[in-house]
Order: sequence, then C-alpha cells, then structure tokens
Amino acid sequence: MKVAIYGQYYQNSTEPIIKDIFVFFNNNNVEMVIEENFLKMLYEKELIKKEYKTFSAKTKLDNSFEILLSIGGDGTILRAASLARNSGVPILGINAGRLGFLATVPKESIDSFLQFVIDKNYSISERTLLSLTCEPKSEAIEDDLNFAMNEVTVSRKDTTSMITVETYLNNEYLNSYWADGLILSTPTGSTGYSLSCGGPILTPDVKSLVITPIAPHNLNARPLVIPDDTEIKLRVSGREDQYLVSLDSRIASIKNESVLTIKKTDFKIKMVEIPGETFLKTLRKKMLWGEDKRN
Ligand SMILES: NC(=O)c1ccc[n+]([C@@H]2O[C@H](COP(=O)([O-])OP(=O)(O)OC[C@H]3O[C@@H](n4cnc5c(N)ncnc54)[C@H](O)[C@@H]3O)[C@@H](O)[C@H]2O)c1
Ligand SMILES: Nc1ncnc2c1ncn2[C@@H]1O[C@H](COP(=O)(O)OP(=O)(O)OP(=O)(O)O)[C@@H](O)[C@H]1O
Repeated sequence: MKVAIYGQYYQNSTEPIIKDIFVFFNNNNVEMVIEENFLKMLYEKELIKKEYKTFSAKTKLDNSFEILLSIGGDGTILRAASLARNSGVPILGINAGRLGFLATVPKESIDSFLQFVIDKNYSISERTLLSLTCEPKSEAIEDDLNFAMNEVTVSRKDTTSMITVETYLNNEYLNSYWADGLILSTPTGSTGYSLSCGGPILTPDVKSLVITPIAPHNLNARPLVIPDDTEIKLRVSGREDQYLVSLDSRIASIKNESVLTIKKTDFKIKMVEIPGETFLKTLRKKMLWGEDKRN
C-alpha cells in the first residue's frame, strides 16, 4: 500500500504526530510519499533522516495512492484538496489544529484511525466542487487551481463601500445584491463562511449550492438554495476598480465589470469516512449540538 502525506506547517506538536504516523506505517509496510516542501521542513527539523519519494503540485498524484493524509486543520485540508484535484485519491485529515471540522482524526487516536485505512475498512464521502472562470481572462486565477471545495466568494477590496453583485442563474436575472460580498457555497462549505453569514447547513451528499449574501443592505435578501447543476454568472461593480474573489483560502483581485461564471466541476474530491465517524457525529461534536443540558 502507498500513501501520500501533506502538511503546511511545522510546530512543536508536529513531532509526536509524525512519529506516530511513521512508526505505524513502517510497522505495516506502507510506502510513504511526502509533499516536497513538507519533507524539507521535516529534514530541517531533523525529524526524519531517511530519503523518501516526493510529490508536489507540479508532479500531481495518481490513483496508485490509497489515501492522501493531511496533517493540520481545515485550512490544510483545503490545500490538500488542491493537490488531490481530479486524481480520485481520497483525503483523510489528522486534526493538529483547532476546530477540525473536515480534519476528523484526533491526534491522540492516530493508530486506531489509520488501522481502518490498512484494513480498507472505510467509506468515501464525495464532495462537490465549484469552478470559476473569468471573462476577460484574469491571470490572477490560475488555470489548474480554478476550483473550490468550500466556496467562491466575491467581496469588497480597499474600501468600506458596498459592492453591487448582479447575479444570473442559468442566464436568468436573479438579483443585484448591495452588500459586502456574496458567497457561493458547496454543501461542504455550508458549515464554513456561509454559515457565519446566516446560510443553512447542507449535508455533504445534497445536490445543491447555497448563495449567501455578506451583510446585504437590501434587508430582504436571504440565503438561497439552488440545484447544483445551475450555472451562476456574476458581474460586480463598485466605487473601487477592483474587488476580491476567493476560492477557499486563495484570493485574487478582479477588475469590475468582468463576468464570473461559477459551476460545479466535473470531478469530485473524495473524503475518507471512518466507520462511525459520520457527518452528523461531526456536527454534534464540533458544533456542540450535544451540549444541551437537557440531553
Ligand atoms: N467569517 C467566517 O466564518 C469566515 C471568513 C473567511 C473565511 N472563512 C472560512 O475559512 C476558509 C478558509 O480557511 P483558512 O484556514 O484560510 O481561514 P482561517 O484560518 O480564518 O480559518 C477559518 C475557520 O473556518 C473553519 N472552516 C473551514 N472550512 C470549514 C468547513 N467546511 N466547515 C466548518 N468549518 C470550516 C476552520 O476550521 C477555521 O476555524 C474559507 O473557505 C471559509 O469557509 C470563514
Ligand atoms: N503540521 C502541523 N503540525 C502541528 N500543528 C499543526 C500543523 N498544521 C497545522 N497545525 C496547527 O493547526 C492550526 C490550524 O491549521 P490550519 O491553517 O490547517 O487550519 P484552520 O483553517 O485554522 O482550521 P482549524 O480551525 O481546524 O484549526 C495551526 O495554527 C497549528 O496550530
């Protein structure tokens, strides 16, 4: 069996996590291929000495890998998704961070969760992604990174004044949002930024998207759930010449009056789901739904 390993940062808590993972995989004869920048960090900190094969955004993953193991928080999982792309390699996240809504493996229980991987005793939760294209073409949006697992957001830049987001669904005019911005969220992203702006939570398998305005000054504008095969077009105007577009944690500046087209990608990101560790359990654990004293 072969696994890919990715992390963004080195911190003090990295050492015991790396030790647990390496001892476990070595004992189980699993080949580890490590993301090149992360491996450099591990060598610099002298956490490991042996040579390992590497992968990077350029070399890309193929489907010979059983999983891509992400060490970090949700932000690291979002970056791991941009490495996995359309390879079909499922992602499993060890939560070295704080919330870990997407990164579900607690760092204290690495062995028991990885045993499920060795035994191939897990299921796959497929996640819808959104793609973004810009007309005229913008160099700020990289061709092979023009997708998001959580959301595509447009928002104001270098100004306190609102932007106006003219919005079309399948070429039919919907609304012009006067707001700080607009979030187009996948089901995965519905528990992220969209939720903070009053959007609904969608379970990951729902075939819908959510349009959530950020602080709209048309007070009757509300989050809207739409089918996930809808093509969304946006044209933004405002006092400044440019506005911000974000794809998860990546940002780009776009010129006003450009037309953005957002639609579902033709591939999905696969997330590893360990038996018993369901989305509903994560909701209860991480959103503290079980904390009502009456339960
Ligand atoms: N006001 C907000 O709630 C707000 C603002 C900006 C971005 N975000 C979220 O942060 C993401 C980018 O992450 P980052 O690491 O660059 O920013 P960050 O460091 O500000 O972290 C954002 C927080 O959102 C949580 N998060 C991310 N994706 C989530 C998801 N699908 N479900 C539940 N929680 C989730 C993370 O655990 C983290 O605590 C964006 O995709 C967006 O969803 C949220
Ligand atoms: N490789 C790592 N080793 C140890 N700790 C890490 C590692 N990567 C991330 N962390 C810890 O996790 C924190 C958050 O990481 P990350 O940016 O991936 O997630 P996030 O988007 O902030 O989400 P969360 O709220 O889940 O932490 C970091 O500040 C750090 O404390």
